[in-house]
Amino acid sequence: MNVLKIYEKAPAKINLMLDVLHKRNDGFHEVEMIMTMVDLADRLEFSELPRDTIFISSQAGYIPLDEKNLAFQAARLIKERYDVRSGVHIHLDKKIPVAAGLAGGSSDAAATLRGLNRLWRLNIPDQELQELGAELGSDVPFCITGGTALATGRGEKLTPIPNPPQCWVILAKPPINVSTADVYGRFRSDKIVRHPSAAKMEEAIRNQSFAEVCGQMGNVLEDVTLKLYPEVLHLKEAMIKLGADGVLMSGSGPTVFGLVSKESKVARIYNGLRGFCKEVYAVRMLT
Ligand SMILES: C[C@](O)(CO)[C@H](O)COP(=O)(O)OP(=O)(O)OC[C@H]1O[C@@H](n2ccc(N)nc2=O)[C@H](O)[C@@H]1O
Ligand SMILES: Nc1ncnc2c1ncn2[C@@H]1O[C@H](COP(=O)(O)OP(=O)(O)OP(=O)(O)O)[C@@H](O)[C@H]1O
Repeated sequence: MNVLKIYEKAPAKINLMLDVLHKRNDGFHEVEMIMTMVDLADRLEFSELPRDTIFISSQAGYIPLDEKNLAFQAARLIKERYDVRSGVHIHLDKKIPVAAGLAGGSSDAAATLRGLNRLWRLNIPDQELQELGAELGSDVPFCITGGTALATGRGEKLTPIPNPPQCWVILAKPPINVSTADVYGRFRSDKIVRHPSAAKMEEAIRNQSFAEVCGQMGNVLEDVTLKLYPEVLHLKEAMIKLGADGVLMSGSGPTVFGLVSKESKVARIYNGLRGFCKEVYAVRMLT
């Protein structure tokens, strides 16, 4: 019997700017972020199963393969909501570092919603997939369509904007685990001296000015994570010293990324970071 197999790519996201406006009554924070995707991706393979079950496997030994996996949760949600009685085996080829601030799990969840929509021929429009995704996590709706977007609300209200000018992105993840809930929990808006501007970042992108984009980068969550984990601050300083054009922490951290326009600089920055940080990636912006 021929088993139907389909594939989806789940790219990592970076936050070019992230501002937190205030804490809401539901415990989430109202944010303004501009997010885009980079060419560092997990690959998901979906195969039909004869039994009505969800089975997750992965080459990575360090992620949960049960109902704690966001891909499992996405599959269960779409099955329940659309009353699907078929089973699926999802194989996750993990490339995105875990708990890194790069939305690895969220992108896997989004890829699962897209993949199962195709595998089971459900014809769910993207907007409905995004609404489903919002039930799984704040970054999931953006990961459904990707591209570049302004995200507001708790991150689920999306306005697409053009892609930033193409460049290299160097990502470095220190060997620490950062809890997103903990970082938001410790955030105090009255301590923030300079808020990054979504409007100015959007304008920089619309102007396709790489220098302006670098100038408008900012993430207020750095105020929490850099104090809690000085190694993230050191990584940022090292990347600036090595010559990256714009350097920022992604999401709640701990990954730090540097934007670099000249290819000739990439190897030097990469090798300089590899001297003291094991997880370093040099990739292109996904445009
Ligand atoms: C830091 C970012 O990754 C930036 O893109 C996102 O804002 C967080 O997205 P995420 O990991 O998908 O977050 P979720 O899984 O929805 O939420 C994890 C926890 O982070 C906190 N949280 C998250 C998003 C938000 N706008 N306000 C919050 O306070 C909440 O305590 C929540 O329980
Ligand atoms: N498919 C998955 N891939 C990676 N982690 C997963 C997955 N499913 C569940 N997890 C769990 O989710 C937690 C967060 O992992 P993830 O890589 O999504 O974090 P993140 O990059 O910080 O996300 P975000 O940027 O959205 O906050 C980890 O503790 C991990 O064990």
